[in-house]
Amino acid sequence: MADIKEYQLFIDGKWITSTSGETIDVVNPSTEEIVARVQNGTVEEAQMALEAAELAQKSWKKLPARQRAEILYKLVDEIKANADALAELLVKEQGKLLKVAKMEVAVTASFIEYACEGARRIEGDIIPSDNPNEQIWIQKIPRGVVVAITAWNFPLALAGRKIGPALVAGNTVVIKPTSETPLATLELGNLAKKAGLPDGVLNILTGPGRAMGNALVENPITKMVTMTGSTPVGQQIARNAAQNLTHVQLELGGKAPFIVFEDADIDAAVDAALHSRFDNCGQVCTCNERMYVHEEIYDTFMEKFIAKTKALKVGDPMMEETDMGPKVNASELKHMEHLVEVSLKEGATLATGGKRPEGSQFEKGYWFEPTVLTDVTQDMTIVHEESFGPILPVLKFKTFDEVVGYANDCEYGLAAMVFTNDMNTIMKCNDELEYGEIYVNRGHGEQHQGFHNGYKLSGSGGEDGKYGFEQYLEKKTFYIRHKA
Ligand SMILES: NC(=O)C1=CN([C@@H]2O[C@H](COP(=O)(O)OP(=O)(O)OC[C@H]3O[C@@H](n4cnc5c(N)ncnc54)[C@H](OP(=O)(O)O)[C@@H]3O)[C@@H](O)[C@H]2O)C=CC1
Ligand SMILES: O=C(O)[C@@H](O)[C@@H]1OC[C@H](O)[C@H]1O
Repeated sequence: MADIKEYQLFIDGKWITSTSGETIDVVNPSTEEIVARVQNGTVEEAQMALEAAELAQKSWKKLPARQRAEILYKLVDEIKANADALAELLVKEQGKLLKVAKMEVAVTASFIEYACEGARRIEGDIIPSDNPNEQIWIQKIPRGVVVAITAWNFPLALAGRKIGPALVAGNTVVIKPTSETPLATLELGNLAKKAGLPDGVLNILTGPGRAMGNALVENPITKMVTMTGSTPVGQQIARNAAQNLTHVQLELGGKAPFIVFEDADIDAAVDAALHSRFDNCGQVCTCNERMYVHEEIYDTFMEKFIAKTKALKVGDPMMEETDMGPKVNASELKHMEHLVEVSLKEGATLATGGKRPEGSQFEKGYWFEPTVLTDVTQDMTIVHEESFGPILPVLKFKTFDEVVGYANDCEYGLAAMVFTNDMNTIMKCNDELEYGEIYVNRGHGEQHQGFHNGYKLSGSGGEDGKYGFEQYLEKKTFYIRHKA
């Protein structure tokens, strides 16, 4: 077997092997083969990285923001120049389709480009005082050292989404990618060096979140934690950060409702519902997690939707014709099997899918068929528990108030999707749906200039756009009196 690459920790511009002497295997979800190994970093190495970031930030923050952006534009160039290699690494570590991995690399670059465009828009205020001969200045300043913690579904894009604004704002970063999919993020270390990022400005650590993550979050050097992941872990991070009152920004779980009203464009709604559930094997935070179809169009809609679901090609994510790859790991696959089992016990009907696909090519790997459940009722587990995978429960509804009640009957509040051509219905959905992000007559998919903001247990603070950029800035107020 070819030598398995062992990645190191990236601290203060240098690659170092952890003193733990332990490594973590990164497994290919399509084949269960080991792709590479990464360091199981120690608490001491977390301290080293934070101290390097703290020292580097003293000079990094003094650079004009435009100069910081010019260095990050060079990082963007390096990402684009290495797009194919990064995309293939994402396929190997996460199992996403090559075409989706290429999109992820492009999105990573554009997240950072968008942040760079904000370099000349870090604006404060000058406010007249009630006192004579006095002005009030409110200045926007960087927070200091930012710890970024990312999930496994779009690991590189989530890294770019955080590194971009954090560094343009004048902070420095210690990023800990998930142990499931750390490789493409680790490659950013080499690219940052080539781009001329000063040592210590970006540091990349690996190790299990409960140890390495905790150490980073609880350290007083850390002035902000930005995390994307599950709600239980986000809650733990918030608790751990509370001891230093560290600013926390959380992008967490979701259970997006997809509502198809009786006047919807059925074909458009079918296509959007399909992609918003099964893209990236259903592993997108804004995915269509539960679908409500008006009873008048239910039969017509479901005939088309089931046919298209059955036609989805599951298989090798490297192949252009593949529509869906595997789940990311064995425990996620078990979660799919468990959710189907519970749903059937609770009275749902399996309209299609529900198990590992048949065929020798699926004997290894974490494969699961695109699955649709019907005869679902609002009280069932599958309507409330996030699947974050290719399982879609479908319910009928009669009235607007009924479906909005169903949609809001949820502990999450990240995204919702609505199909209708009636402006009155659209405006009422905007008023009454308790979600931070609502897509009307299209499937999911944020834009950088928007605001990716979860209500309830879907997060706090939000990211992207000008409001997300603001998260990485602190404010300082001056009261300046001058002689009359
Ligand atoms: N709102 C959004 O934009 C998104 C939300 N998600 C959500 O993420 C989940 C799937 O991602 P997944 O990676 O499994 O999420 P997890 O919450 O399991 O892990 C997220 C990150 O947190 C780290 N971590 C775990 N425990 C701690 C801790 N105590 N302190 C600090 N860090 C810790 C993990 O490290 P390690 O894995 O190494 O232990 C990982 O890097 C889903 O619920 C999905 O909804 C996913 C993408 C986007
Ligand atoms: O995190 C997610 O699942 C989404 O926000 C996803 O991440 C990066 C892409 O731009 C988004 O679709």
